[in-house]
Amino acid sequence: MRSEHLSRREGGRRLRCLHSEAEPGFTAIQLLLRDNSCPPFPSGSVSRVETSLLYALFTRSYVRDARLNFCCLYAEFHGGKSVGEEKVFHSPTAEQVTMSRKKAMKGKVSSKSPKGSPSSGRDGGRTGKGLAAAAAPSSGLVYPSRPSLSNSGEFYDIAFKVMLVGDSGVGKTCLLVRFKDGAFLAGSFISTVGIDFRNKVMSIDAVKVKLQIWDTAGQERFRSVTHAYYRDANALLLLYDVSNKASFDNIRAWLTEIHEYAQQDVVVMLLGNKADSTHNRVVRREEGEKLAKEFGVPFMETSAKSGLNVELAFTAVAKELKHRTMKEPDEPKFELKEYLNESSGLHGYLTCHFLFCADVKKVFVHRHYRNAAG
Ligand SMILES: Nc1nc2c(ncn2[C@@H]2O[C@H](COP(=O)(O)OP(=O)(O)OP(=O)(O)O)[C@@H](O)[C@H]2O)c(=O)[nH]1
Repeated sequence: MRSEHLSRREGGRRLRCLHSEAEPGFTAIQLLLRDNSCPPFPSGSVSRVETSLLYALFTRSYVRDARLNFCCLYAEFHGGKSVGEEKVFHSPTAEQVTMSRKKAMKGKVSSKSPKGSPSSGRDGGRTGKGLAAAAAPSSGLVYPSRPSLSNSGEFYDIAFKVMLVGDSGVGKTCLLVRFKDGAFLAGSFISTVGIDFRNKVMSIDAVKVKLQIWDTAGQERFRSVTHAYYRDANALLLLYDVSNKASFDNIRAWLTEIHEYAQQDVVVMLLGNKADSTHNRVVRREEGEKLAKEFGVPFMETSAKSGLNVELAFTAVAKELKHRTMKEPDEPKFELKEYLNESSGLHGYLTCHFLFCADVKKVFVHRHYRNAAG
């Protein structure tokens, strides 16, 4: 039997996490705010996955929104209940979880640290890479009959779910933050816990396309959590780090995993991130191109630090998804090549419009091209 009692003061709040394992499968966690407004979970009601996420939340100082994540976890696995002050939704969608968080951020728990919520990414000091939402995977595409309002207050016509995957430390969170906020998160590296998402509405050919971008934890121990989210993804951005050979070598395993868990027609793009790391580079661009060509996936080198190709990667994915979905019979075919030719700063080999074919267990490339600069 193992039992741990942790307590700490953080942001003026008293938090206590009680983690005990009397027997496999049994865990009780208690997370108390100073006003004791968040009641403990009933013993035995928390699964081991939930426990590991929540426990990681606590022990890694992701406490600012710990109570809310707690509620979200509870809502997902136990049908939705009101916990403490937080009203959580029945079987919450990803949107609802974010709304729930935003409400909480306005409340007393998070008002002291409005930028510190997991859903808003890390704060400037990188003290809270608390990406540990546990919303039920939402359906992939959203086809509103009229423009819908995203939780950021922007209208959109169509929505897609994009996932960032790859080894831990390759720069997934930084890439997302660069795209969403135009900033680079420098400083000490804090691994993502679990999974979270952020939305960005882009204007693609006068259509408002909302990308719901899910940032996954690269660490092996969270793999079972992230697998559940693959099946609804419309696109996957698979990252490796050009200064980390192992992350490149693991791409084959990632593609196998994607093949196993994702939809057959999922858009996959391979990104060699940290292209700015010229001195530490161990994976040449040509190697990335070759691997991408072998698997028939688009490839680019990116840098969350400099911003190289970050906007382009997401825009290309949004355009591909939008054209696949909304192409009119008389509308000219979307040519990724032309689009990219017009874009500057492109490095690498690109293919587009490919399918994972479950029948023959291989990738079909419908068309591809090599960038003139490559
Ligand atoms: N030089 C350079 N460093 C980067 C870049 N992108 C990320 N980093 C750094 O790499 C480290 C890891 O970045 P993260 O975005 O946290 O990595 P991650 O893939 O989200 O890692 P997990 O959450 O564990 O899956 C951080 O120290 C970043 O500052 C980049 O483009 N260039």
